[in-house]
Amino acid sequence: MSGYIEDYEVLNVIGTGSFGTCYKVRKKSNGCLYVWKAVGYSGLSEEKKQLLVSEVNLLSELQHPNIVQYFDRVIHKETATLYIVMEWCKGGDLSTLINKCKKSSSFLDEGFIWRVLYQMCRALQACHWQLSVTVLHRDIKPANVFLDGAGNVKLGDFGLARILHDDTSFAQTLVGTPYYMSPEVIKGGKYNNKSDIWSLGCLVYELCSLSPPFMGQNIKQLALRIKERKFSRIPAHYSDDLQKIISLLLSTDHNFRPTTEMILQHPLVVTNIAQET
Ligand SMILES: CN(C)CCCNS(=O)(=O)c1cccc(Nc2nc(OCC3CCCCC3)c3[nH]cnc3n2)c1
Repeated sequence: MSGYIEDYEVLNVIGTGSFGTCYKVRKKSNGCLYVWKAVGYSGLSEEKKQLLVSEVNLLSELQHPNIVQYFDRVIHKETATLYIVMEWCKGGDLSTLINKCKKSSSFLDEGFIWRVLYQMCRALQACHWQLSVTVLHRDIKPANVFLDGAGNVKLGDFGLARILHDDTSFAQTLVGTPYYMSPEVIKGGKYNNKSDIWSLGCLVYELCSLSPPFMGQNIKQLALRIKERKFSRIPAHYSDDLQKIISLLLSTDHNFRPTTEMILQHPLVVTNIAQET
């Protein structure tokens, strides 16, 4: 389905994401709020343009309560811009939430963190196993995880960045600091579904500790810390169960890292989520 630029009223710019400028917009026909992510395609080769179209088509296949919903695309030929229309998540992103906790010297509730873990696993399960092709997210981080108005957790910003940037190797990730980079990718290995699981482990750790598990003064030191896999326990007020599940997600050998199904059925998750819901 392709809409028209006139169908939407642009309210304001909300920032620049991994692949373009983001706007808050309102659809005139229903008054609903959406996010418009503008992707300039003039500099793309025909092959990359085709890749972008197929990736956006794949996005439209991804319909899941824990994935930011893709609604429409608007191709504006005059400016060679593709506008990807997505669900507006009223609760904002986890990066903002973490920064608010830091500023107020407070911590996130353990129950909320278990819900994020569970719902992110459901989102990754849909990407990894329920689509016609396996979609790896490749950029799981607090700024790409959103909350809707009902407290549901939503994974956003799928691999479009991979198409729009020339290189997907470790070098490409220098766009932002690759805190969540997995050991296998640092060693030049293939990014795989278990690399998303490592990043999820880093995300859950950061929700507890308000900092990533591995940090460094430079990329080299960060890579060393990740390979060494030494990280301090999450703050003492969080349970041993939560510490154990994070440690499992951060298994150095990706073969020992659980799949999304294994996490969702893990006794530590089942007991702690049961208490939540
Ligand atoms: C950490 N900061 C960069 C971001 C702060 C966030 N503030 S904000 O942007 O005004 C704000 C406040 C409340 C709700 C929402 N909802 C929302 N935001 C998205 O993306 C944010 C955008 C991503 C790229 C970088 C710029 C910010 C969505 N994408 C799909 N659905 C979305 N819903 C946004």
